Amino acid sequence: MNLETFQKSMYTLIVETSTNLPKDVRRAVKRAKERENAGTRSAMSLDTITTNIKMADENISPICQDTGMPTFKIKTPVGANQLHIQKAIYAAIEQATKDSKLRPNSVDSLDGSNSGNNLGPGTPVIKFEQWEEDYIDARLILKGGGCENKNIQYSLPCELDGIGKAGRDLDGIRKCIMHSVYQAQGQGCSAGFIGVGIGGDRSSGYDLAKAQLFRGVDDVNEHEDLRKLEEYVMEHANELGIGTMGFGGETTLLGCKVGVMNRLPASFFVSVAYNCWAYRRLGVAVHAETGEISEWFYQDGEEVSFDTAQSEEQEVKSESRVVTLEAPITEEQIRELKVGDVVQINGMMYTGRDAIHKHLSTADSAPVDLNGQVIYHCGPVMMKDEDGQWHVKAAGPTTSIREEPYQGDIMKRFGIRAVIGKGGMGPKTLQALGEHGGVYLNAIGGAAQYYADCIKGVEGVDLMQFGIPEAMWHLRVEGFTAVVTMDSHGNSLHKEVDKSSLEKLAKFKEPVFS
Ligand SMILES: O=C(O)C[C@H](O)C(=O)O
Ligand code: SF4
Repeated sequence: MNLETFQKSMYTLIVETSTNLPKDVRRAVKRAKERENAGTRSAMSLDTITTNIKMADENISPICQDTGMPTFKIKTPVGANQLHIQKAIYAAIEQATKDSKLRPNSVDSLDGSNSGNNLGPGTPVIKFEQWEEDYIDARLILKGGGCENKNIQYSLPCELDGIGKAGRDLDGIRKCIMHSVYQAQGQGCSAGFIGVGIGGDRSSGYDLAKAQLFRGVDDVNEHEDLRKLEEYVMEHANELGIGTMGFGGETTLLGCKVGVMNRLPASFFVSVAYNCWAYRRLGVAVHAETGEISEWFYQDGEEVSFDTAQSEEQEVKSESRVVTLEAPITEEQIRELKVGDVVQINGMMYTGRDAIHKHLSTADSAPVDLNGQVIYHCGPVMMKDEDGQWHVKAAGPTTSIREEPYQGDIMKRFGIRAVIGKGGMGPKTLQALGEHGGVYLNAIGGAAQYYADCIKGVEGVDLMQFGIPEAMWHLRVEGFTAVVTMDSHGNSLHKEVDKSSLEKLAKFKEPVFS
């Protein structure tokens, strides 16, 4: 095979997957948009999401800043050299990372160092299979870390919050799937897609679940029971009312695909792989001799364009109060904010995610004076130009709940007034917001191009030893928009949506498939 051409084909596959959402996914997002009432928080979020999808396409830049775990599924004709194929994929991954199409995302689990090129033990994942065809089938999924954290594996029988006992039968499986959607809330950037694996052992069960994510969104299960199960979940999961980003709303789930395999007599696993709306997976057929792409998968049907006229109309109809803030922010300004307000930030904000929070929790001082400042839970994709100036290529929020053990203390100790992230935070942070006078702002997860566009300059960076996603970037922004979802008066939209969706989950307790 012509390896140089094959490497180029893999590079194209990687760049397209990272920047161009497949048509089947676009159609699902479009359907969700049509269901949502104009002016609601969910409708406005979907608007941001579709604007972001378009921007990523036009800028040829990552849809979401989180490259996730690049996972390839490759089928090769008998006799193809898989070692050569692997080497070409590694080189293509390295090049795409250099070109800022992927964020350096491979981190040493013990010392926290970032390999910088997306290569390292276990990264990327490449799964080979042989087949009798004469061409190569190469598929790629970039599944982000936030939604990966919302995967869940059930061992039946079990007792589930809200929905009760799940036994070792189809109805027990149904309950697990409904529960999996509930437990993800908005943290995996809902509305999401789920792949479900029934049976296997703990690892093959998850593999089967993830394999379902390679099915087309519109495909129909050939297995009669599983088809009914998929249809049931698609019909009812949206009744949980979790909505886009967990803001409440009509659409919580965009796709559900279920696979089954045998199990051991003692084990009965139901494994669920949750994928965010930024469902980046594509595939190509590659000629085994020339290495050229001959066909793209998941791209059938007409172009799916998103109507921008509608977004302006929705903005007008929105009843949210819009407040503009510029740091340093006073306690008084923060105490005026209530859940539901829309905040537009101008001026400076500082990124801080896992490594920074751990660092600040024991540090005597912060690299910059954070009094009255805004912290953004974000690990951006960055590019340095020839003059040594940094540019933001993608910069959406990361899941905030991971900072729950640290956030409240850090806000109080350093005088931080606002944190921006996604998915909300827990009771400890809510209490600290009340005591100190702080606010939690929810940005739209995955909208990495939309937010990168609000960033007008990179004024500095600290703690680069933590790697690009984990460093503290000093960002100057204009019109950075987020919604107050936790305020200093004890209100949390996340707490409310969790409570109401748990109540709704209880409605699905009665047997359906018995
Ligand atoms: O790592 C990130 O930037 C985001 C992550 O995928 C998340 O959803 O929290
Ligand atoms: S930030 Fe959201 S959209 Fe991006 S990878 Fe994480 S879960 Fe997916």
